[in-house]
Amino acid sequence: LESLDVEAIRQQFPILQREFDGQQVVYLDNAATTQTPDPVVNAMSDYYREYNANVHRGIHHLSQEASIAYEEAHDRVAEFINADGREEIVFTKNTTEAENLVAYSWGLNELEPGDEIVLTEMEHHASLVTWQQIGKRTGADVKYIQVDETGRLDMDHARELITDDTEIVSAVHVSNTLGTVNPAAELTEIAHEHDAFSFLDGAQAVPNRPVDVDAIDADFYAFSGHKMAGPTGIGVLYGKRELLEEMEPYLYGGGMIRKVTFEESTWGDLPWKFEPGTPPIAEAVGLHAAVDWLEEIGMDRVRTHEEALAAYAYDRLEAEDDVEIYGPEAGSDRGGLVSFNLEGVHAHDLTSIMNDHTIAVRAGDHCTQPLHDKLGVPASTRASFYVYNTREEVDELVAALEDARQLFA
Ligand SMILES: Cc1ncc(COP(=O)(O)O)c(CNc2co[nH]c2=O)c1O
Repeated sequence: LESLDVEAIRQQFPILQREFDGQQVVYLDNAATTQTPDPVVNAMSDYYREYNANVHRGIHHLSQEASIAYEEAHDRVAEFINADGREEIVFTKNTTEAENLVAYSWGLNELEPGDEIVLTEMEHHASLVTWQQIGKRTGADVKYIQVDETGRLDMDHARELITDDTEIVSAVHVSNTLGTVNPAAELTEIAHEHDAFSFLDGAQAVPNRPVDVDAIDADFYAFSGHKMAGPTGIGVLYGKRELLEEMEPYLYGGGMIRKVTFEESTWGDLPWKFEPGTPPIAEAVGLHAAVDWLEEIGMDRVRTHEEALAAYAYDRLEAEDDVEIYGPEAGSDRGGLVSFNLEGVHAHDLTSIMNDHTIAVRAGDHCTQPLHDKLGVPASTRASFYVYNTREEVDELVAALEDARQLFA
C-alpha cells in the first residue's frame, strides 16, 4: 500500500500553517474534531454562492438543485459505509443526536422493566448517558461489558452479560480514550444470537478506517461529519431499513410528514421521516465532499497512516519511564490515538505546557468519566492523529514532556 503524500495533503489545510508566538501549530486533537480541507470548504461555499435554496423539491430551479444535492449526499454516505441506499441514512446533528434518535424513537417506546440494555465500560457519554437515562425512564436494566487490564473488552464477560433479556447492545467501535478497536461484528453476532439489536458508535471508526455496516451486520451505526474532514452540524444514523420503517419519529414538523389534518398526521418516506424541518443542507454538501476527499486518499491508506503514527507515538511514550499509557499496545486493534499521563503532572497542566509549544492535544476525561474512574485517574492527555500528521510532530510532543517535568514534576 503506497503511503500518503502528507505534504500534498497538508497544502489543502491553510489552518496548519498558522503560527502562535512564532511556532507553527501541531494539531493532534483529531479525535475531538478534524480539520477541513479546501475542497470541502469550497464545496460548501459553492453551495451558498450558487444554489442555496430550501429542499424538499420546491418548484424552482434552485430548490431542485439544492434538493438533488441534499438527497445525493445521502446516497454517497450510503455507498461509503456499504448501506443499502439513502433510506438507511438519516442525517442528524452529530453522533450524539443519532444515539438519542434510537433511544427516544425505539428505546422509549419499546423498552420495559425486565429488559436489559448492554453497554461497555468504555462508552462515550453520547451513548452511556443516553441509554442510562432511557433505562431509568423505562425500567430497563443497564449493564456494562468489562474492559480488561489491556484496555480491551472482556468478550467472555460480553457472552455472559448478553442474554435473552437483552434488547440492545450499544458499543463504541473504536474507543476515543483507549484507542481500542472493538470486535463490532462479533458483538453484533452475540446480540443477534439473543434477538437483541446492535448499535455501534462509529465516531472514531468511519473517519479513520474502512467500515462496512453490512459486513458487521449492525442494526444501527452512528458517526459525525466533523470527525472525518467534514463540517460540524451533521452526523449520520445508519439503520436497517426494516427497523427504521417500524420506528416512530420523535421530532415532528414539516418535511417529515405525508398527510396532515387537524386530527391526524401520517409520516413521509425514509429517511425524511426522521429529518424534520430545514435540514443541514450546506453541511450535507460538505459531508459529500469529505467522503469524496477521503475515498480519493483511500480508507485503507488512512488507517495505515494513523496506526503507524499511533504505534510510533506509543513506542516513544512507552520509552519514557514516567509516562503511563492507557489502552492496548500499538497494533491492529489500536486506532490512531494515544491517551497517557506524565507522573506528577496533572493532564491539564501538561496540556497547557503542550499549548506553550503550540501543540494541540486534549486533556480531561474525553466524555468517558466512568472509564477514567475505572482507570483510577481524574483525567488523561490524549494525542490523536489524522492524515496530515507526521512523525516529526510526535517527536515535538515527546520533547515537550521535558518542560513539564522541569516545571511540575
Ligand atoms: C466515540 C465517540 N462517540 C460519540 C462522540 C460524540 O460525537 P459528537 O456528537 O459529534 O460530539 C464522540 C466525540 N468525541 C469527542 C469530542 O471531543 N473530544 C472527543 O473525544 C466520540 O469520540
